[in-house]
Amino acid sequence: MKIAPSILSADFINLQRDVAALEAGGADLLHIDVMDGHFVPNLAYGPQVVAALRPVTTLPLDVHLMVAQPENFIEMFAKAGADTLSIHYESTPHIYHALQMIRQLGVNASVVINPGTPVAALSEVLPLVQQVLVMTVNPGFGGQQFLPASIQKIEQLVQLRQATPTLDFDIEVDGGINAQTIQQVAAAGANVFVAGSFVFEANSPKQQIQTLRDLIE
Ligand SMILES: O=C(CO)[C@@H](O)[C@H](O)COP(=O)(O)O
Ligand SMILES: [Fe+2]
Repeated sequence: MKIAPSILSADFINLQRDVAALEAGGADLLHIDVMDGHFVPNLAYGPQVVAALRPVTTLPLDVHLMVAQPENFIEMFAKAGADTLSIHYESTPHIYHALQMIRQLGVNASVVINPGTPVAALSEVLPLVQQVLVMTVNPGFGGQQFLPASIQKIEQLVQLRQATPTLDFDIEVDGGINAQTIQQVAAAGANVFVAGSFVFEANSPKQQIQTLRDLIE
């Protein structure tokens, strides 16, 4: 069970302070949302931010690329220090090749599906990935409401993994994860939990992370 706070809800002017608070507060991963204004209607974080964060934290960097044609950016983010690169199934006609590129760079490969994409779409790429990220909101913004239809997708992924011994991936959820929703996704089989607004909405990220952890452990 890993809690991955998203710095999309951090105080951008005090990013290093907030990242230090997450690390001291027991975060397992640091989730970094990258948005290009094309694949999603918002802009956030370039590779320079990932490179700047790399030396100031020991947390693994879980980079979520919400960009069209991610193959153009994979090497850049790998070199910047990403430990995991998540790319959207919907973002390229060459998802298989893009995931191969990530693996060849020695980075954990993660494939993401939007709320409108079925798990069945991933059948050919599951053997390539260390993680599947199920979007539990439409990508682009923090602070949205959890979409309950995602629960069935997590269950389907668990079934597929159980039925195929060669498959070995974590199941991450992202969007609307808070004290009301985390137990449902954990019960369905998710084991990596991204949380942005919930972690930063109170004064103590540590307390918020602990609240989430207590609910799933
Ligand atoms: O990828 C995204 C949004 O597209 C996220 O990682 C958000 O940052 C999650 O924010 P909350 O829903 O937890 O506020
Ligand atoms: Fe994200």
